[in-house]
Amino acid sequence: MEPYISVKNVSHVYPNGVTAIKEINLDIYEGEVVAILGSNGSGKTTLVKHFNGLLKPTKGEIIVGGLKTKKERIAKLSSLVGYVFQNPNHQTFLPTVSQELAYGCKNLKMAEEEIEERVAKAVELFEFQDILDENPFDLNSSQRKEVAMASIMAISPKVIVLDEPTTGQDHQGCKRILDLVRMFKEQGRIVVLITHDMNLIGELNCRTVVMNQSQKIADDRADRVFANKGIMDEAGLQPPQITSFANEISSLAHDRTYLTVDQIIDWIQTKEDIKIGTGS
Ligand SMILES: Nc1ncnc2c1ncn2[C@@H]1O[C@H](COP(=O)(O)OP(=O)(O)OP(=O)(O)O)[C@@H](O)[C@H]1O
Repeated sequence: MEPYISVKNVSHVYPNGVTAIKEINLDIYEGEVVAILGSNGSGKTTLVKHFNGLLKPTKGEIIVGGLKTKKERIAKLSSLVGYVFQNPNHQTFLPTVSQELAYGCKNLKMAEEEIEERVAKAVELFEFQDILDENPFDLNSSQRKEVAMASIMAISPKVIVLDEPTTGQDHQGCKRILDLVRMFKEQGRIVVLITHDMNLIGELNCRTVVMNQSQKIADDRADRVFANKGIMDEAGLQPPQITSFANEISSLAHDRTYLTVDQIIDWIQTKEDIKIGTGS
């Protein structure tokens, strides 16, 4: 199978001379969820902004859906790669939620009927029925973020980039994001997550790319990355708390990495002398 996104030996140097990413190679296939991890300034955003042509490589090349990004217009690439920014204020600017939801589709010059259908689907998915006439800036930050996400999803891009999707979200919001990521994957799309939320990555146990000082230093499934102390220390990362906790329990099987509370509960249930949910 051909990769949908192919990053070939890509470096990016900003006009001020900062080399933000250095000789990155990365192939991403349909149906993959890829988390990009790394400390602040390691180059995650710079890398991902190349996928929809917001940035062009200084060296190397990127191919998305068979198109060389260097030669394509951002408008064309935006129909393939939707980018949901970390801060919804950078993405929402119209006076009502319904206008906001239709904006991306209108920009891509879709037919009115098609736009209506797509917006209706987004409204249903995000349960926006009661807020369609509200100004996005009157909503709470969690809802505003969902509006930004829904307007990108209405475009129905093959790739969706979510930059820190769970930041500022309440528990329900985080759960909804997890469900949306899974739904996107099932639809054969690609989800690229830039996140510091280790619990989210643990729940997904997805492919995880680790950036450090402009370079890619790991590319493996999350449980294997979290178990690699050398990589985690080098990148200044901590696994989910539940993984650290599991690592401290010597009687747990140590041939695997525990990523979620449910996995620990499953283990506890195999122990006859420990009871769960009895309060004793
Ligand atoms: N527009 C810009 N002009 C100059 N340098 C930049 C620009 N944007 C980012 N950089 C620099 O490029 C490097 C990588 O930044 P980038 O934002 O890609 O990292 P990041 O891993 O996404 O960080 P964060 O987690 O803080 O968002 C940093 O040294 C940053 O200061």
